[in-house]
Amino acid sequence: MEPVVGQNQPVPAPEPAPAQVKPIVVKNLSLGYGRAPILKDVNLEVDPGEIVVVAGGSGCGKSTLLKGLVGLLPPLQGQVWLEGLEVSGASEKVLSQVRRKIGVAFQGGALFGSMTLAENVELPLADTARLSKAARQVMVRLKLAVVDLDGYEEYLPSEISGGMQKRAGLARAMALDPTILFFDEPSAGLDPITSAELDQTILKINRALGTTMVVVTHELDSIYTIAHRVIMLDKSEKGIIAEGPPAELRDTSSDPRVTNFFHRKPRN
Ligand SMILES: Nc1ncnc2c1ncn2[C@@H]1O[C@H](COP(=O)(O)OP(=O)(O)OP(=O)(O)O)[C@@H](O)[C@H]1O
Repeated sequence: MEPVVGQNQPVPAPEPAPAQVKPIVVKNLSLGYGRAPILKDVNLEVDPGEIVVVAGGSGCGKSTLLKGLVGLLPPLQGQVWLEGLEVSGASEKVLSQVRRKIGVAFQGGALFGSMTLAENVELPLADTARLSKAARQVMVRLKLAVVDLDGYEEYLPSEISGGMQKRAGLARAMALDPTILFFDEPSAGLDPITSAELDQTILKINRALGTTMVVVTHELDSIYTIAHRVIMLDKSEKGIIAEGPPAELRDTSSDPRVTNFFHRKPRN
């Protein structure tokens, strides 16, 4: 039976209206490897379907931020939510729930060399989804087709080019149909044309599936092609010094650290 609220008992406050859940919310996040933070007090919100590029000079903490966002590096302070689930300080159970919603494409593709592309892409499915082998094979073929690797299911990573390896890594990151994809320097080591092709694959996925994306890169061509918004980190500030669409930052920023980056000017 429902408890009766007596006259002298306080009436419970109404629940606040649920705020629209943003795919990524970061509040006052500090990250580091010892006690000294590499990044301090970072705040960030990413909209559904937005492509945010994390840029900045070498060593400013781009990869560190990515590790903090995906729960690989626990925060010194602050909080991270992905699709409404708090990652920071989360239990293994919550983390595995979160991991089913996100995909991470690491530098180098991180494929297992002794497995075919199909086996590589199937790995995350075998771990978490209770699907028949036939259903898994269909999903693997679809994911490889999205990144234009249909017909390469039985190839080993060593038998395909570096650009194809990156795309296979992307197919694996997409295995569980993530709503958020994280990329760490996707075009590192690729020639400009292959890098431009990978940018087009990233855009195709974003437009077709509405996937929210966070991409760490300092490649200007990629930034202009794929970024809806750039957040620029700076090593001495240990945080974000500017954010906005790339052309806007290039043309209107009054901060020389920002304009030098976009105009490829040396520091001195
Ligand atoms: N595992 C680690 N242990 C200790 N320090 C680390 C570790 N990883 C990175 N760092 C330090 O954290 C700082 C930021 O590194 P990070 O790799 O995040 O920078 P980045 O902006 O991604 O650089 P780059 O563009 O050169 O890849 C650097 O000073 C780096 O030496």
